[in-house]
Amino acid sequence: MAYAFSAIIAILLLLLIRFAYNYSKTLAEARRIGLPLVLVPVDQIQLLWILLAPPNRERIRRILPKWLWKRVSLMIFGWEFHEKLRPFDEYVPGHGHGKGVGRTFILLGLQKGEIWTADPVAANDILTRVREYEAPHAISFALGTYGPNVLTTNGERWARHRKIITSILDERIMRAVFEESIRQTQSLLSDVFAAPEGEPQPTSAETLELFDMLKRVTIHVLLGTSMGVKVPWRKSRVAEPGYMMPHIDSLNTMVINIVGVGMLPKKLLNSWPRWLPWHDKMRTVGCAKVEVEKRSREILDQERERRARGEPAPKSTIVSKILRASEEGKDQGLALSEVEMISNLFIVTAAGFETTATTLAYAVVLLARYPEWQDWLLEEVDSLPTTATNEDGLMDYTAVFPRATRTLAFMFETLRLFPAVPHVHRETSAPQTLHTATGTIHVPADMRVYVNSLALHLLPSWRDVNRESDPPFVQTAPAGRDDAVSADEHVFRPSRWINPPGSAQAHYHPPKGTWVPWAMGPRVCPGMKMAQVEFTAAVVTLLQHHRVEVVPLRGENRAATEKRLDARLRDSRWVTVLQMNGVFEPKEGEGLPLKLSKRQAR
Ligand code: HEM
Repeated sequence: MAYAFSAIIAILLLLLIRFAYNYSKTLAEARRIGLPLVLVPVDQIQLLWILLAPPNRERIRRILPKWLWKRVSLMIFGWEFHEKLRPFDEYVPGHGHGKGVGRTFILLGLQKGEIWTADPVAANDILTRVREYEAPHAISFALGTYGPNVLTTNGERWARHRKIITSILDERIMRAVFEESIRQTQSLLSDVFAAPEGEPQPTSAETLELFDMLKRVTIHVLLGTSMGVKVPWRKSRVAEPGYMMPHIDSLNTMVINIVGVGMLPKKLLNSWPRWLPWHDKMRTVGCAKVEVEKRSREILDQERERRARGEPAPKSTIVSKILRASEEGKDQGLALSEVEMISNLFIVTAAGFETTATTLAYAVVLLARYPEWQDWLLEEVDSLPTTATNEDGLMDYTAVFPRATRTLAFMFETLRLFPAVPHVHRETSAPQTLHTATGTIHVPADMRVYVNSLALHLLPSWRDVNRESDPPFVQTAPAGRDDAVSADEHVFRPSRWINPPGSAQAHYHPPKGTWVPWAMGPRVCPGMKMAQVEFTAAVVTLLQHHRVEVVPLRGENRAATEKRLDARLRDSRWVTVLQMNGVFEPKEGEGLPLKLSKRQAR
């Protein structure tokens, strides 16, 4: 017994010595970089921690003493939304609030250090040097589930994928996106205002499902533009012949489980024993995983056959374009393999789905929270040439989109404060230099580097931009009030994006490195324009004859309603994207009921 006890103690001691040795090496390496060190007791991306900590953030906060929580909080994935500039102000000496330079530190857990920056110079350097600062290799495990694609590759391979994807998501696809977004949002409105047969449509309708419906709009738009079909609003419960699940369901299942059980191999998912927990979920995801791949192959085959018959494409679709671009690129070595095409088709859907849906979700809550900004937006909606329509009676893309300046400003301001992707993650595979606002540093190989988009969006350089474009109801904070709550950069003020009349550009162009909701540089989001077109079409359609309001609780006055909405917006978490807790698929008694009311055109 004493023997066994001694052996256990010896093993523990050895482990401790090994840990102490590794930690001192990591610490020394981090010190050599010369950036401020923030020591934390957990590593952010430990698998169990990353699964358990974010949903329990509030519980952990309540248990821990304040001094410890301040550190632990920084290791909970998605911390940047909650902490904003606080860690930069607190841990980067001499570069506190208002100074605007040199905001970079190393977050050092027990095993590895991570560089975090909110310095525009460093952000620009990291995001433009795509060969030196690579997309993290580990993401190919999750996001490359069907094979290599534009999001998971680096170097020459990435350049090949990227060329094809940018050629697909070009201006020619935008009209289709605009029209499909209008069609889907019109269906959403018909659904919300549906009345029993024979009864007139109500003039206002309350719903808990607006958020889920907006998700449905975005996935339908992606599917519609991907395959050139008009996706019916109502879900079909019947799978197509030869399949177990309707296409939309299998795609949806895979997209929402992509960073989760969707990463597991098909075989494991489909043979998950009945007696183990999550049997039904595993089998559903397993089935979806197989069927997304099978259907993508089938769609590509149909497209090939159509081309072989010499039939013209009915429309410019993502499928037809990926095939054509890949075939045309054969001679220059640009062709994509079948697996790469399937993987890219999937990743375009996955990357475009929840990002756009969550932005629309925040936007409708902001419309309800700030009725005066909604009025400002309605002024524009009512002035747009919405009567210029195409043969299907839908608003004309070229007439409306370029004039929807305020609508796009509303989107930009939503993304500034609630970026769907709050940080951009890169890593080094060889030692690199990094230019920062305070000088050049040397970054070792195998270092994780994070550009904190949210913090960059709150730098003082955003303060008081384009004040002359403010509508009369906007009040400036009293002089000297530049604390975290009332400083202009923390305030929702879409007019900061509107340049004065006569400017060369309608919208404000922020200084380099301070505006990165779609990242920047060669790896900037190729779906940026598509998201803007979709957002504009959806919001203009929603507001053309309606306004969005919040349903007040019994006895609640306006001030209390605003407080409740602010709390809702704050209660957000980075799941696959940053999103409000509890608004999608709300449980009984939860959710955020919103009201759509018909309005008189002015
Ligand atoms: C508001 C909506 C959107 C936001 C906020 C957004 C944000 C981003 C960000 C931050 C990145 C860089 C990620 C990184 O490098 O780690 C990215 C990349 C990407 N996005 Fe988006 N995105 C949006 C919509 C879309 C749409 C609609 C599509 C496609 C239809 C799309 C497709 C992609 C793809 C394929 C990449 C990878 C590009 C590459 O690595 O070269 N995104 N997006």
